[in-house]
Amino acid sequence: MNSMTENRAKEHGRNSNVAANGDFSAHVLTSNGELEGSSTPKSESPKGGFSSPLSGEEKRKILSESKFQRSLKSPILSDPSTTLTHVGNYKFHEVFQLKQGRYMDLPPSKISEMMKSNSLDNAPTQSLLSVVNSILDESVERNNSEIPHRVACLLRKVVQEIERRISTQAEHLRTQNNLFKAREEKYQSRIRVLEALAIGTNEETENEKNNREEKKKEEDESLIRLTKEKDQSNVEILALKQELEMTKNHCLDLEKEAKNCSFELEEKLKTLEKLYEDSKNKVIELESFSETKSQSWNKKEHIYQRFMEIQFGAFQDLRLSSNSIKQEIIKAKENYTEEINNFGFKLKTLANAAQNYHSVLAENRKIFNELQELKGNIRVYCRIRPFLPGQKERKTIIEHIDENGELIVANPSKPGKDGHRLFKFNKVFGQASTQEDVFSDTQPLIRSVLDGYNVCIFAYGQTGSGKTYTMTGPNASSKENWGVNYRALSDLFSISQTRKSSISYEIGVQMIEIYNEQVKDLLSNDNSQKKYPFSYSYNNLHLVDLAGSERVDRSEVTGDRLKEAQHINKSLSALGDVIFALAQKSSHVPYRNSKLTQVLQSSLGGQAKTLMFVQLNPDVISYSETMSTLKFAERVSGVELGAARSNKEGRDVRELVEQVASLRNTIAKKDEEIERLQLLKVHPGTGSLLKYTSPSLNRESEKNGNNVPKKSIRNSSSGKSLGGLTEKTTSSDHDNSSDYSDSQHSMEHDERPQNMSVDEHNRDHDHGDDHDHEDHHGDYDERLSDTSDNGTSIGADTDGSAENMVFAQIAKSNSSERLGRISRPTQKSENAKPTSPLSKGSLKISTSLKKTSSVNTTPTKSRTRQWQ
Ligand SMILES: Nc1ncnc2c1ncn2[C@@H]1O[C@H](COP(=O)(O)OP(=O)(O)OP(=O)(O)O)[C@@H](O)[C@H]1O
Repeated sequence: MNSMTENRAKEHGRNSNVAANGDFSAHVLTSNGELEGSSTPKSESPKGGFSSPLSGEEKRKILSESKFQRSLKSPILSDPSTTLTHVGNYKFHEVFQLKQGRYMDLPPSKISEMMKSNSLDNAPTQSLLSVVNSILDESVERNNSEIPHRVACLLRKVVQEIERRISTQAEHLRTQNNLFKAREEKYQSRIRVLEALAIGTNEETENEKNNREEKKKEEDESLIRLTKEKDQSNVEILALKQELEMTKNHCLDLEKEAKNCSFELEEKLKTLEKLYEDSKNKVIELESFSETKSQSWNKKEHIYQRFMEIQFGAFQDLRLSSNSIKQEIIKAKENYTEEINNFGFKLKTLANAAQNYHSVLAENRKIFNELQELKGNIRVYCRIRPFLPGQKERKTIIEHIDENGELIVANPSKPGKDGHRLFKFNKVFGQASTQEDVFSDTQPLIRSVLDGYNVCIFAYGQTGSGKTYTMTGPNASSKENWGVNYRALSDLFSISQTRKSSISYEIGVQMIEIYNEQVKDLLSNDNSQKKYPFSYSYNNLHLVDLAGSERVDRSEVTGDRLKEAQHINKSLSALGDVIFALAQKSSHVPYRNSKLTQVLQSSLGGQAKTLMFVQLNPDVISYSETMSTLKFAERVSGVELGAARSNKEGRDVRELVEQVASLRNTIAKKDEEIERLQLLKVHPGTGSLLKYTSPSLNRESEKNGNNVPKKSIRNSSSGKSLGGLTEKTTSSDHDNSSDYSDSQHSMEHDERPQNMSVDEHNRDHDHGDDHDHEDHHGDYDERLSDTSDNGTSIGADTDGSAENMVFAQIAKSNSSERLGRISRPTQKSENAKPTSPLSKGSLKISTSLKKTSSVNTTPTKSRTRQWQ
């Protein structure tokens, strides 16, 4: 019993750490929670091995100790530090309680020491639990739930120890419970024995009885006390049971937790092992990589060394070549100096050449103009209007357009080739042609104004065929849309700007309108019909936008509109007639039939360059109108007026003509004188002058081959009179004059004062004529020069040979005193007749049935000099 108790005490002491003072006490709990008994070696009963019942004081002490032990065991309630102060021989705290630092940071040796079975065996459970708690706390604190392997091992060991102890304690409690039960039975039997003894000793003495009663009383009291204590013990056992249950649960939780922890730890261990494996592999890889790297670096080092060697070699080469380059540079410098000298020399030559450039330029211009002249005077460009928006489905009559100016039109009522008609013009612009395309072919003509030519450009075509589009453009706001008018002016202005350093141009613009045969100045503020302000020495560019070419009977209008249409028709018919006459090389060109032809006379007369835009509407419904337009254009394109002449040439010729005229007068006078002398010789004594012979008569005589002045100059080819001193213009000749009035300007020579020369007479006559019509025309010089009905004209049909003859006469004669008196210029036109109107070089006419822009450019003296 003693040894058993000792063992139990030892066990208990190991568990509770309260056996250090040798006053060992054991507490046995019955299964129902009652305290069965307690024994100590000192109080063991001598009888039958049963110990005497413990005094109340002793029991309370044992109970209080038991409570204390339980409180020490409880990891929740106990304070490990206080507990450890009671542990005698073992300084567990030194092993398990860290004063500072963490378990995780403990060295493996320390942990191994802690894990020694002896240490764990001796360590109080509370310490072990606190170790577990601390490790778990640390793990929780660290947040990564990672527990180092060694700590995990320690934890496992500690948990195992705790498990072992818990199971031992449970076993111990079961044994104690049995012990308590056995003791209780023992006490019961003692009580029963004592009761039997009490009954059996009734006959004993009263003292004994009393003693026994006292004893019994005491025993009863003791029984009562014991019962009370038993009740108390039962309560405590119950509490202990509950506590045990709680501890059990707690242990189970801990067990679970420990299991989880160990599972996690195992997992982590595995992961760590894997990581370790990976790290190992990586280390191997890194090692091999570093090996490769080091090899490559070695290689690079080798290459670098090699490169350095090559560089060094190259550097040596460079040094050599630098020296040789230096030498070359010195040489090049010498060459350069030499070349600079040569260059200077060449530059001088170039400067000289540049000085000749202007003369070459002038020469080129001359050649260009000659080329233009060779092409003929009236050029015809045909432009086909595209279908307007909404007309896309319309059928076109345009079959073919050729780059060479050929145009084939298809008759919609005659399918097949029979219905095709070919026209040929200088140029045909298709529907896709732009304003720029059109202008690029027109520009050279416009520029020739600056070279001293008169230029006339007009657009002809039926209403809506695009005349205004071509001449003005649909919208002036966009340069792209600009028509010929804007582009021409812009071009002239820009050229005058470019040349301003060498030539100064004076440019004026005039706009007139011919409406119902009345000329109207559109730029005049007071709406009065002004004279053309230019003297008329200007070169002129006429830009004409004609009215629609369709016939009046088709337009079916009445009243004012009818009148207007009739005028238009009349003008266009007159234009057609003039052109027809020119094409036929007719001796009579009816310029005077309309204002239009009158004002365009200079442009159509052979001295100006003329361009006609024939505008076409491609729509099938306009076929007949288009055909008549095309036929008209065809006739115009057939007109060959001969070479155009610049005003400068005109002036030269005019001067020559004046000289020739003067010469003629002299010759005529001489002839007259000879005739008079001859008459005097034949009829001596008459002593009077012959009556002045009328030019008409003279002409008749001329026609009959009689009375031709012997010394008159004749055109060798035509046989017509060049002198024409006595020639009189017939009434039909008036039609050919450029006189814009409807009145006749002829004057019989017999109306001329005897002492007035023919030319003087003509001039006066012309002046008078102009006065009559200056409101419309106002060009006095023009009157003078254009009057062809005075019989004073020479050289109107003078060809080169005749001119040569005249020039020869001029050279011989000294008739300069007559210069300026005859102002009619010569004309080289083949079809021009002696009586045809001649335009003065400086003539400028601006006209249009609708609107006409007229641009005049006057070269300055310097420019004039350049031309000369
Ligand atoms: N080449 C073209 N490209 C585009 N549209 C054009 C072209 N030619 C003419 N048109 C258009 O056709 C229409 C008639 O043109 P425009 O007024 O110029 O004709 P027109 O012959 O001057 O007529 P009118 O005799 O009545 O003055 C206008 O709307 C014009 O914009």
